[in-house]
Amino acid sequence: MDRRMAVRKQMLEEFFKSLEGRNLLTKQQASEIRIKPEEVCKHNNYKDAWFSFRGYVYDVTPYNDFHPGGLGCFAEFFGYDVTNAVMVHRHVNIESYIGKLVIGILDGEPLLPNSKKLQIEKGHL
Ligand code: HEM
Repeated sequence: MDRRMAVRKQMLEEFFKSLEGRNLLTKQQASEIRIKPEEVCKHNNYKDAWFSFRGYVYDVTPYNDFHPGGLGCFAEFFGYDVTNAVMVHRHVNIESYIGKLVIGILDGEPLLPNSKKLQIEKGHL
């Protein structure tokens, strides 16, 4: 394993460790909690960051400091849907990173940030 991979693996382990003791939901429990896209939008900052992804809602706040791509693009999606945006890293199984952070099911059409909408629709992200 090269150094870059080793650092990423370590970061992921630290992230999972940081979740220990937290009150997390299973996907099945989360499936019973419906959250409107407009509600997701309200959680759009570093200290309170939600994403929707493939019909589920995630509170990714604990993952913020562990995203290997940094906050840049990641933070632009706070409060919005990342289903298409995460195509930027096809080899990454997103669910295996943020799966534990699921908090509900998306009750409505996924929303995109205006700044990214056109790019994503055109497949440029
Ligand atoms: C939804 C949760 C997300 C997860 C779990 C996630 C996970 C990851 C992982 C594991 C990497 C490292 C890839 C590698 O090892 O090669 C990465 C890199 C990166 N991510 Fe994300 N990501 C997420 C969302 C996003 C979003 C919304 C964007 C913005 C479009 C983004 C942009 C990037 C960029 C620019 C990189 C650096 C390029 C790279 O190394 O592939 N990520 N992300």
